[in-house]
Amino acid sequence: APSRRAPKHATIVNRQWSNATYDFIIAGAGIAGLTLADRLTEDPNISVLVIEAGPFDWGQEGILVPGSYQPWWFFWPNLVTVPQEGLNNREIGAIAGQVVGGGSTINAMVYVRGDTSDYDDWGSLQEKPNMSWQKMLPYFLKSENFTAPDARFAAQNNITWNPAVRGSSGPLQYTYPPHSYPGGENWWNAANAVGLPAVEDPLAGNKAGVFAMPSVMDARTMTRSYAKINHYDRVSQARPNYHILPSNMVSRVIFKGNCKTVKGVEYLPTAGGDVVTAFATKEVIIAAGGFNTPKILQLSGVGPKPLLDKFGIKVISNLPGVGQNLQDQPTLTVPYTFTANAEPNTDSLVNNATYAAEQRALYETEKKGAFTVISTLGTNIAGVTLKAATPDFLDIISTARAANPADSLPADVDPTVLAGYTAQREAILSQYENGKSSVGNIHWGTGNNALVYHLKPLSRGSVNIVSTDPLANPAIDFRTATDPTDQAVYTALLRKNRELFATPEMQVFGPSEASPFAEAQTDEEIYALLRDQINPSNAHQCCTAAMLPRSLGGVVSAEQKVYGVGGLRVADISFWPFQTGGSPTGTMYAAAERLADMIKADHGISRN
Ligand SMILES: Cc1cc2nc3c(=O)[nH]c(=O)nc-3n(C[C@H](O)[C@H](O)[C@H](O)COP(=O)(O)OP(=O)(O)OC[C@H]3O[C@@H](n4cnc5c(N)ncnc54)[C@H](O)[C@@H]3O)c2cc1C
Repeated sequence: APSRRAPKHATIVNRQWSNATYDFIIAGAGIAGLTLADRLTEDPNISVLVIEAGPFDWGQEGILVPGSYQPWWFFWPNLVTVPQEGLNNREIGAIAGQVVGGGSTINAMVYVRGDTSDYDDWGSLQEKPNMSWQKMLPYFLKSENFTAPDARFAAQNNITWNPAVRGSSGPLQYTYPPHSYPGGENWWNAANAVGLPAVEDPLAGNKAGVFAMPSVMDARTMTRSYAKINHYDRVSQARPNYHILPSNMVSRVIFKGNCKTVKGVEYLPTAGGDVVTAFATKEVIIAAGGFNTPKILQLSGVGPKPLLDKFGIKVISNLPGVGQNLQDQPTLTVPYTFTANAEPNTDSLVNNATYAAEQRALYETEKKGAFTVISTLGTNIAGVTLKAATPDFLDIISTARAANPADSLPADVDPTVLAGYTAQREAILSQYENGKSSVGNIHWGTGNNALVYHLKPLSRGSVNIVSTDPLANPAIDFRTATDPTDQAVYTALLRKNRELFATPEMQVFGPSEASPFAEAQTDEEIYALLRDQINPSNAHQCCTAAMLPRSLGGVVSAEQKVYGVGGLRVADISFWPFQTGGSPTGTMYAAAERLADMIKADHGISRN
């Protein structure tokens, strides 16, 4: 392991911040938190304090070098679900980043936007629709800087893109790893053979089909590009108005007397210690991720009244939706054995020391080779619509439409939360029907596992506090696969993966699904397998403080202002109404850029 040397920023002492006053205080230095802090402090007259539960990373190889990926350095400790009723009551570890940069510091660097239908549908659910693909696109472009791969390499590896949807001057760097494994070409051709055509550009608002995965790394160094570098290191030397306090947890938001306007926050060292206060003259912005944002709100008296009453927390704003509507993109790892797999493949870095040493040398000298690829994945992936997954897709949809949405939620669900679920469920079922929106991804890195992801489940869970201790983790209940539609969709996706592996292109490798997958053939056997094997999370937990009208169980308005209080917004992935067909990173950077403009407009702060 790399040696632990003190990060240069760790000079901040907790006491110095006690009773300090800032214009804005941001809880959580993840993608949203740091993007906002950067944009707000562009005005030298605006002061921002970001309080972050985790430390600064110290540039360790497992964070920076894709092929040496070691995300566990900064996993949030002891996150585990309650027994999952749809998954044989398994209690399953959940993952979130606890580090400056949040998920961006440890994520798998996959960079794929959602579909046009996602942002359009988010907008159509609002009272004042101000969200759509067209409204997001300028912010995608503002947030990012795409470096094109070598033209010959791109042509050889089916890498295509549309420059009109690729940003060229933003802080987030991304490119394509200059490496491919031989088996990847067979898999690509097999995908084409089973009706998954090549996608011209997966970032253009429709990613159904097969494509090479863009990766958030700096093409100059082939190292991770993440929020700490893009939105703090890049500007911090010149910004005395931009402060980060690491290794401290916001415990709650505090309000002025009875007027329900934000006054500031209380916080304490993550390792435990005294609670102190910092004051915000303009706004407090919660950006603590899908598990911790609802926890902070609930501890602050913003949440479902019955839950707050249970813990004797004074109700500031009774919002039944806080902590409800939890969603993720469940994953299924399908193990294979091969009689003649192509080599090298994604397992070779681990299994073949000579190859690993060669590739390491190639990375050091030319910034090429297997170390430019995140070690847990390959380079190609396919987005799958429900129509592409199964000819029975209309039956699945009509069965889901015939069901009572209330049956998918706990019996004591608040009526507004149920109304919101009913509305978003119909939007998602329309996406299942349209033949364009991806409901799943399938991926084969070229090693001993394929991955099948469900991107748009109908099951909904919750995140609720279990005590008033600010250091205690909340109860995480994904309720994965409690809606029977999800089992049917997952079964179709697994069968699509099987169809792909049954093509002559893949059969040359002699693949066989390993036990217990091989034995599961009938619908009932596959359902039983899924209950035993699904991982409820891809660390994409979202939607627990949803941007929806209050009558639909919403927590924040279309401007991401928390209902019923003044001066409080939610910036992180918790604000999403439902999952996109992409991976979250791109949407989070762009959404935070968009929110920064809204906040600046509200406060008359100058805009770049
Ligand atoms: C291991 C892993 C792999 C992933 N792979 C991918 C991928 O390949 N592609 C992709 O697009 N997405 C991926 N994701 C998901 C993506 O990184 C997240 O969805 C994204 O970072 C969410 O951004 P955010 O701003 O909402 O919150 P985050 O980036 O999660 O930031 C929240 C921050 O708030 C801090 N915090 C929490 N509570 C408190 C508190 N009380 N006080 C102060 N600070 C607090 C946390 O420590 C964290 O730093 C992955 C995530 C993980 C963890």
